[in-house]
Order: sequence, then structure tokens, then C-alpha cells
Amino acid sequence: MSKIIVRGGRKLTGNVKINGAKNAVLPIIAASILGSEGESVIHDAPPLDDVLVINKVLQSLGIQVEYDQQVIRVRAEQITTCEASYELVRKMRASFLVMGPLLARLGQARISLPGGCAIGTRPIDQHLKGFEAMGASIELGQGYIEARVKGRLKGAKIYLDVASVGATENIMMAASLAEGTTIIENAAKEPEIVDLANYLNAMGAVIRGAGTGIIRIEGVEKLCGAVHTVIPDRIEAGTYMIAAAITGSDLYMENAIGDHLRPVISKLQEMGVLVEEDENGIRVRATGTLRAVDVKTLPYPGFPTDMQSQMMALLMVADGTSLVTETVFENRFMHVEEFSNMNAQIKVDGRTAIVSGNSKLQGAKVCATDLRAGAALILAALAAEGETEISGTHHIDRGYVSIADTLCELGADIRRVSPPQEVEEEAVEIGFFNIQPTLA
Ligand SMILES: CC(=O)N[C@H]1[C@@H](OP(=O)(O)OP(=O)(O)OC[C@H]2O[C@@H](n3ccc(=O)[nH]c3=O)[C@H](O)[C@@H]2O)O[C@H](CO)[C@@H](O)[C@@H]1O
Ligand SMILES: C=C(OP(=O)(O)O)C(=O)O
Repeated sequence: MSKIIVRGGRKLTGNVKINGAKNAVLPIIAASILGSEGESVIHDAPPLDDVLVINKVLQSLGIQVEYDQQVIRVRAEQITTCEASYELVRKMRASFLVMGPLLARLGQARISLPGGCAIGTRPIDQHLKGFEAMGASIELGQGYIEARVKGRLKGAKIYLDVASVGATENIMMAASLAEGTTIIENAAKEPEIVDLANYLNAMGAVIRGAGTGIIRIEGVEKLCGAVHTVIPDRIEAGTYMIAAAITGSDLYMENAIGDHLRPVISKLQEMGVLVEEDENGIRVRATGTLRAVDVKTLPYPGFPTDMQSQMMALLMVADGTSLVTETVFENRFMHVEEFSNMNAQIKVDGRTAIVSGNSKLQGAKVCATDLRAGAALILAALAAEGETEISGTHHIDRGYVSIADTLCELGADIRRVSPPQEVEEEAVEIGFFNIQPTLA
């Protein structure tokens, strides 16, 4: 198993080029299934493990996918099966986003149940409620969900009980090819929803209101491939912003969009960190003592749950006690135990973590329990005394492009060590780029 080894205490300086957003590119690749004519060309697709997995899902459906130099080309004229297997869906829950496009395009989809994960049970009832409202029948059996519709899906009014990002995306994609108008009420408002709607509209869809709580989709008969550039990753940007703050450094996040990061920027400013925005990015400078602040995660435009663990790392070294409340996922405090191994003082009471500041963090052997927990451990390690060894790096690879190399170039003492056999396996995986589709 590969490990990331960090020796804390170094200042960072320089420019970080923010990659395309993982959570935007995954639904956009899934939406390419809807294009029955022409090629889709997706620019700024970050080279992440999750992107390789969704590409493999499409290839397993018989769709042509090529990936080179951060550009993905998809041709979905031919689809040979409507089934996404357990082997692929278990690797990444977002694979379930192919359900809506397959159902709309083929009238049938059979997808392995995505199951829960370290951060919560993560049900899909709102996705299914949407498909059923559009006329699909849903059956569960042998670990698979099968959805079918006779003819086309029908437009419907769908109120989401929770403003789910994935359900909004899945329903929006399905509704794009439905007969008539679909209205999603209590829709999620994340920037990634707007990016997906822009891509679908470029394919020929008619979607209005993305980014608000009410999205209106006029179904069309056909969608075609389109050219699109993915938005910058607000969570990657936010993570490097905290790297600057926790190390008392000065970093510029090139491409980062301030409007997508309002709650993170305002919390950093409340803590006494200097944040300056211009049209090309965001500069973050830590100038002295960090003040404790309370943070509560909420759907967009609230504070993102995907930044909760990184923010907690910063609050561990702030002056005073902070409360961190997680309202989006019921079990997203797995990092607390790992932080405690680094000498942090945190108590969890239900959905709130009480973080005592001024911790003198110590290097330790710790484990990334999920993607953002892994990033947060790296951040804590940058501020800790001595050496931290982080295992579970496969979680981190899902969402950060070469984070150890990037931090090393900025001045951190960080390296990744992989046993020789694993280096070989990684090379084989990279060989996956540009291969022709294989059938399931
Ligand atoms: C690939 C991707 O974009 N992942 C993001 C997406 O995940 P994802 O789309 O899975 O997250 P959701 O917005 O759907 O989940 C939010 C909450 O709604 C609940 N829920 C969701 C669907 C449903 O049918 N029923 C239900 O009860 C979930 O259990 C969770 O408590 O949004 C999350 C919330 O911002 C982020 O943390 C993830 O990084
Ligand atoms: C939770 C995340 O991703 P996913 O929904 O793909 O698990 C994340 O990006 O932090």
C-alpha cells in the first residue's frame, strides 16, 4: 500500500493551478450517454481515479471513450448493454449517475446498488422517486436496481425531500429526453449542477433555473455530442487555501472562482486570514494568530460538507474553541480519531465536534478513511511537529491530482512511497487511457 509521508513545519509559497472539478466532470461524462449523434469533447477533465472509473463504466456499456491530456472524447451512438456492474459501481457511488441517461436513452437500465460508504448510508430514494414520477417502474433484486419505461419518460413535477445533488443531476439528465416538461422543486443549487445544465443545453437540452431551487426542463427528442470545459474544482481550491492558512503561508489558487467559495472565504476571513480575489484566482495569506470560529455544513450556498474535515484541521491550531456541526452526512467525523492520534483535542457530541484550539500537533501514523479525511490529514501533517505517515492514499487519489507533488513544489517536505509492485500496477492502470471500449 502506498503512503504519503509529511514532515511538518515548512512554509509554502507559489501558485497552484486548480484542476477541473471532479464532482462536475463525473455527471458530465454520464450525461454524454444521452448524445445519440456526434462526439462530445470535454476539456479540463482532471486525471483522477474517479474519472477513470466513470470512463470504464461508459466503456462497459459499449460507448467509445478516449482520454488524453485532460480531454475526454465520447461517442455514444452505439450502446450495447444497459447494465452497469457491481465491480464498477462499488468502486465509486457516482457511477449510479448513468441510471437517468440510460433509462431516458434506452428505456431500461440495470445498475448495481451503490450501497453506503464511510461517510453515511447515502440512500438513493430521491433518484428513484424522480424516475417513478416520470413513468418508470423500478424493481430491486440480486443487488441490482432495474428501471424500465414503455416508450419515453414523461415530464413530471418532482419535489425532492432533500436537496440531493445526485438526485437533481440524475433527474435533470433523464428529463432532458422525456416527453413534456419536468419541474424539479427543492433542487440542489451547487455550481456543479449549473455546469451540468450548461453542458446538457449545449447538447440540445432546454433547461432553465439550474442554480436555483426550481429547475424546469422541457424534454427534447434527441441530444447530440457537445464541446464543454469543466468548471474549476472548488473543493481542491479550498483545500489549498487551508494549506496556506495552516502553514502561515502565501499561496495563489489560479482558476479558483471566489463566488463558488463564499462560505470558505468568509470563514477564513473571520479567522483573520487575508483573502484577495481577482479575475484569475484567489490569493490567501496567513498573517498571525488564527481565531476560532463555528462552522455548520449545509447544502450550497452553505458551507460545503466536502470542506468540513479540512476546516477542522485548521481549527485545531486556532486560538480558542470551535464547534463544527455536520448536517449533510450522518457519519462524517471519521477523521476525528485520526486527528486525536496527532494530539488534537476534539470531542464529538452527536452531529457536533467540539474542537479545542492551540493544539501542538505531533506527527503520527494515521489512515485516510475517506477522500476529504485524507486531504485533512495531509493539512494537519503540514502543521505538525515531526513526521506523519498517511495510509489509505487510494481515497485521496479519487479526488486530488498529484497532491503530494504539488505541495512539494510549493515547499512542503512531503513524499509518496509505493512498494515496487504497486508502481507496476499503477502503470498498468495508466495504460487504460485511450483503450478501445470493452463490453461488459
Ligand atoms: C460525485 C458528487 O458530486 N459527490 C458529491 C455529492 O454527493 P451526493 O450526490 O451523493 O450527495 P447528495 O446531495 O445526494 O446527499 C446529500 C444528503 O441527502 C441524502 N440523500 C441523497 C439522495 C437520496 O436519494 N436520498 C437521501 O436521503 C444523503 O444521504 C445525504 O445525507 O454531493 C455531496 C453533498 O454536497 C458531496 O459531499 C459529494 O462530494
Ligand atoms: C464525498 C465525496 O465524493 P463522492 O460523492 O464521490 O463519494 C467528495 O468528493 O468529498
